[in-house]
Amino acid sequence: MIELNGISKEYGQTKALDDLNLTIKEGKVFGFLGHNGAGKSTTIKSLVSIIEPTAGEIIVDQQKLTEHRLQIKEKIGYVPDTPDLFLQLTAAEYWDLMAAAFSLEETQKETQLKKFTELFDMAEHQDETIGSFSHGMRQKTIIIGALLSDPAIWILDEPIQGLDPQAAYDLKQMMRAHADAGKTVIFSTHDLATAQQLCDELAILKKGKLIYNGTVTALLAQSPNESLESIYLEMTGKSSNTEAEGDDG
Ligand SMILES: Nc1ncnc2c1ncn2[C@@H]1O[C@H](COP(=O)(O)OP(=O)(O)OP(=O)(O)O)[C@@H](O)[C@H]1O
Repeated sequence: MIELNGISKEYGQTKALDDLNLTIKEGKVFGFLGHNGAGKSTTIKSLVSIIEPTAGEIIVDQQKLTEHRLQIKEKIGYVPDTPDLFLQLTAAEYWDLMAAAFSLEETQKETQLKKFTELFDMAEHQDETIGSFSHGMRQKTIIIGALLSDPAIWILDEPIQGLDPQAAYDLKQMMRAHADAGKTVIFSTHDLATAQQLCDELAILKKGKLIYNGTVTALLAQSPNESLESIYLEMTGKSSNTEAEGDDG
C-alpha cells in the first residue's frame, strides 16, 4: 500500500501540489487524471524519488520513503513521460544496464527480454540505437527496461501515449493482469476512454489539488447518463459541448 500524506510541492510561487492525501492499494489499477500542469507528473516524480516534496510524507508498505529509498526503489518499475534517456545506447545495452541495476540473473534477464521483445515487436531492433527510434519505439524500450526486474509496483507516466494500437492493447492487458495478481499499477493519462476502461480507482487533480478520489464506478454513478469525459470536463471546470453550445434548458 502507498500512502501520500499531506504532500505539497512548491516551485517558487507555483503550488504544483497542494496538500495531497491519497491511499493507493494493491490489486487495483490506479489512474491520475488532470489537465496539463495539474500535478500528475509531480506526484509521480515524488513517488519515485526524482523530486522531494516541500511538505508531507510518502509511505510505501509501511516504510517511510525518506528513510528507505533504495529498498522502495527496488520494488518500483518507473516509466517517465518523456522516453528520451540514453539515446546513444542500443536498446540491448539499455536493457543490460537496467538488468545490472536490479542485479538480475542472466537467465531471468533473457527470459524476460524474450517475452517482452516478442510482445512489443522489438526483437529485431535491439541492436539499434535508441536515438534512431520513433517515439513509440523509445516508449517500448523504456517500458521493457522498467518491467525487466518484475517489480511489484508499476508507476507509469502517460505510458500509452505514442504506442501503436497493438502495443497499447498489450500494455493495458499487462497492467490489468498485474493488478489482478494483487500488485500495484499507477499511471497517468489524458485518455479518458483508457481511464474508463482500465482504472479501478482515480485521482483527479486540478491545479495541484485533489478534486476526486474514488472508484470509476462511483464517479459514473454520480451522473448516470454522462460519460467519464463529460463528468471530467465538468469537474475540471470545462463545459461539455452541449452546454457550450448554449443549451439553457
Ligand atoms: N521543474 C519545475 N520548475 C518549475 N515549475 C515546475 C517544474 N516542474 C513542474 N512545474 C510546475 O508544476 C505544475 C505541475 O506540473 P506537472 O508536470 O506535475 O503537471 P502534469 O499534470 O504532469 O501536466 P502534463 O499533463 O502537462 O504532463 C505546473 O504548473 C508546472 O509548470
